[in-house]
Amino acid sequence: MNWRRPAISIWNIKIVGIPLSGYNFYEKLKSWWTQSSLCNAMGMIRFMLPCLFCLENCKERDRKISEEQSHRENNGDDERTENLASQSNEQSEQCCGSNGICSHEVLRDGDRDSASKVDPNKFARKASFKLSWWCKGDQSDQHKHDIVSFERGNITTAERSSKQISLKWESQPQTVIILTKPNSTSVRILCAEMVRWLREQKKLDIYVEPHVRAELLTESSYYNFVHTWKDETEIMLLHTKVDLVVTLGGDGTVLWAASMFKGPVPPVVPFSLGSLGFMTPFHSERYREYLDSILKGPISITLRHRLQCHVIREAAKNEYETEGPILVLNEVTIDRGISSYLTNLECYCDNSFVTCVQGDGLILSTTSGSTAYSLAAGGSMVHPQVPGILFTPICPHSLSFRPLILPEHVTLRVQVPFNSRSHAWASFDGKDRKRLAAGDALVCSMAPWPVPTACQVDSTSDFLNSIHDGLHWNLRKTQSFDGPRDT
Ligand SMILES: NC(=O)c1ccc[n+]([C@@H]2O[C@H](COP(=O)([O-])OP(=O)(O)OC[C@H]3O[C@@H](n4cnc5c(N)ncnc54)[C@H](O)[C@@H]3O)[C@@H](O)[C@H]2O)c1
Ligand SMILES: Nc1ncnc2c1ncn2[C@@H]1O[C@H](COP(=O)(O)OP(=O)(O)OP(=O)(O)O)[C@@H](O)[C@H]1O
Repeated sequence: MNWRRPAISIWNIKIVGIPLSGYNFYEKLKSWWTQSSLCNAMGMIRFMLPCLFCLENCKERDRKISEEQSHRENNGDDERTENLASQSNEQSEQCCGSNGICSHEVLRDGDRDSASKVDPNKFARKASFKLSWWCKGDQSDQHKHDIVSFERGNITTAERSSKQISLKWESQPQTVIILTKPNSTSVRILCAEMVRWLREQKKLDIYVEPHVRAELLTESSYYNFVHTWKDETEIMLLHTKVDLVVTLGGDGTVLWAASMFKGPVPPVVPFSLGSLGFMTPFHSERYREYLDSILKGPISITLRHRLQCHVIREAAKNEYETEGPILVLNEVTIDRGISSYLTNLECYCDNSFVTCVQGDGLILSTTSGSTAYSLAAGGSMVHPQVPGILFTPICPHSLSFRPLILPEHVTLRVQVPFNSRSHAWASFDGKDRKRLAAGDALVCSMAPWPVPTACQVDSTSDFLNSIHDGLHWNLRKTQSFDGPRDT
């Protein structure tokens, strides 16, 4: 007789009702597989993954059959069980195919020779690429979707493995835009050198800002091939032409680059030419080596979420009508500006009242911005790949106003009440100050267009390196061995 796990509610996750024999076999195989040194061998991956996924499927089938059996024990319904078993075998074959891989559960992009399927005419101007999840220690692209399913009341989530997003070019990148920190001699020299190298060695089309093109041309008429744009309309179309954005400067230049793209953003390669650099992991001295490997791909990518902000004027009749959304990569700050009074900001999260900010102001930050102003105001540092919104007060005049981190899907509304003593001021990534009068509000939610930045190593290593190098985070001399000890 098969022993079953108890179906108590707290345990009712994923494994209820699976006959122990089948379950144990599956678990043993899985644990042998995880511990096996062969786990990394590609041949074994090809062999084992289909087996594991097939076993997942068989486990579900077993569960259905055993549920049906217990039902039959109660009802004496033999025929239906047989039908179910044969149905389930058929389904399994349809669903898993001959190799046992369930197409609705598994991302199979990695197996395809996608480059061969690309129509070269279709991608004449803009290089196509694909993003896929990259699990730690496993270079194959074959992974389960990140899903939560509610099958028959049992809750399951996808495996919790460390995932790195990887970008693979499906056709060769052809156009690069180089954005530079202004008024810097070292940046100007590097820019001219890089433009020449990208043109001569990589045969790329290059865009720069109008004033940079003018600077290059005063140096030499050689740079005549460099493209630029004339007006806002052309800037709005840049994302359709540009394969890669290179920034030469500090974090401010990355913010500047992000602000140029009001919609989708091409992958950004940030070279460090500033004093700090939390988002600029590439050393400019080795630009040839880095760009060479980035143009070949694959690239590890951090998808940095942005916030979209709308200022809603009390005077405007319809919401969102007067001012378009402003996208921020770091944060939107609502503060007291030049006023010497405390702010009085009413905050709502999806229409629920959160709190009233009485102090110097409030920062609504992305996780990328968590190491910037929000950090200075006492907020946590958060890995940039975490999709949350930080709610950080600035000098609150209360003892218990701790910073919050809210989920990515919420909409926040910060309202200046009619009885406020003064105006408030909103600024976006430290720029574009806008006055908020009594009755005005700022509405903020996660934008659908993240900023993909190339990693030097991977998202986590780059983040940890940036807080170690930039902030000397938790740097302390190690205590000597020579001293008191537990006996
Ligand atoms: N008290 C503060 O810490 C404070 C005050 C105002 C603005 N700021 C930050 O400055 C940002 C604007 O940067 P800027 O370069 O245009 O102005 P800036 O030239 O005044 O530089 C501000 C500093 O913030 C750093 N910085 C920017 N983004 C960062 C990030 N994501 N993580 C860690 N550090 C970061 C920059 O490297 C720079 O050293 C704003 O978005 C805001 O976050 C911080
Ligand atoms: N292409 C650009 N056009 C106009 N302003 C820019 C451009 N690139 C950067 N900036 C602005 O110049 C300022 C300084 O840039 P950035 O932070 O990159 O250099 P930095 O101050 O030397 O770096 P760090 O802050 O690390 O010392 C920022 O406020 C940024 O918004």
